[in-house]
Amino acid sequence: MTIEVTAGEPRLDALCVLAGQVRELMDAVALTDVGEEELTAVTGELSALTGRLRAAARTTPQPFEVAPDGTLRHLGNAVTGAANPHALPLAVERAPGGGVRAELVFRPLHEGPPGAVHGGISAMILDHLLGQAVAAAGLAGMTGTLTVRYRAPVPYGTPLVATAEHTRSEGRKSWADGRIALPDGTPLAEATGLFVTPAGWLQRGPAGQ
Ligand SMILES: CCCCCCCC/C=C\CCCCCCCC(=O)SCCNC(=O)CCNC(=O)[C@H](O)C(C)(C)COP(=O)(O)OP(=O)(O)OC[C@H]1O[C@@H](n2cnc3c(N)ncnc32)[C@H](O)[C@@H]1OP(=O)(O)O
Repeated sequence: MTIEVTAGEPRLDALCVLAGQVRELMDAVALTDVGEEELTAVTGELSALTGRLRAAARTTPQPFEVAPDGTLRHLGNAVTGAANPHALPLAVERAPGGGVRAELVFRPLHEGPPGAVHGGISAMILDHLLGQAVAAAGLAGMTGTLTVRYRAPVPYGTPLVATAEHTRSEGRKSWADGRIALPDGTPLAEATGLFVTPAGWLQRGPAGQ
């Protein structure tokens, strides 16, 4: 694992704008009702665009980076990465009372049961948020276990709040709790997870230093 100081911000900005456009494309695909002929025509145009992007492709993981403002970011992350079309992207901040929080709105793209968010998508968000709560406590680690209790269907298209906090640590093991809730605090999905700091990180640090 490496942490790089970013260079070439204008290109990264352009990449993030492209990723945002692809998110809009994915939403449009999930909802489109145009006819077969138009679907085939659009598919042809997209195929050409895909070829242009593949003209130069990286073969290494997107690294952790120190952004110009000094914060740590991972633009390729599937949950928070602005350059990853798969990401919401989730903007995680420190919660006033401790832990971390993020405001989020799921989209039809995240559908599981008709009209609700797929349970695996909720688990992915909780996994990341719990991991970030542990990291915020200075104990970054890899997910060892994650248990989710689905209390009520998670709706898409409506503002929700996700929160998480580090609860305890024993050696290299740390636990965190979190939840996705309605703005009034009603929990919809709750999670508890164990995160293990790999021994190598303690010797070298997560940056491999
Ligand atoms: C990515 C973080 C980067 C951080 C950088 C800093 C910036 C932070 C910013 C932003 C935070 C981002 C937050 C991200 C959140 C999402 C994270 C994910 O989705 S991670 C992907 C899914 N998880 C895996 O792929 C793990 C795969 N497994 C492994 O790599 C290893 O198994 C690992 C590291 C979990 C443990 O390996 P060992 O060799 O270090 O551990 P051993 O020595 O075997 O065990 C240590 C203790 O932990 C227990 N343990 C280990 N694994 C366990 C498990 N799966 N379940 C329960 N206990 C486990 C053992 O029983 C032992 O406990 P005893 O000391 O004996 O009490």
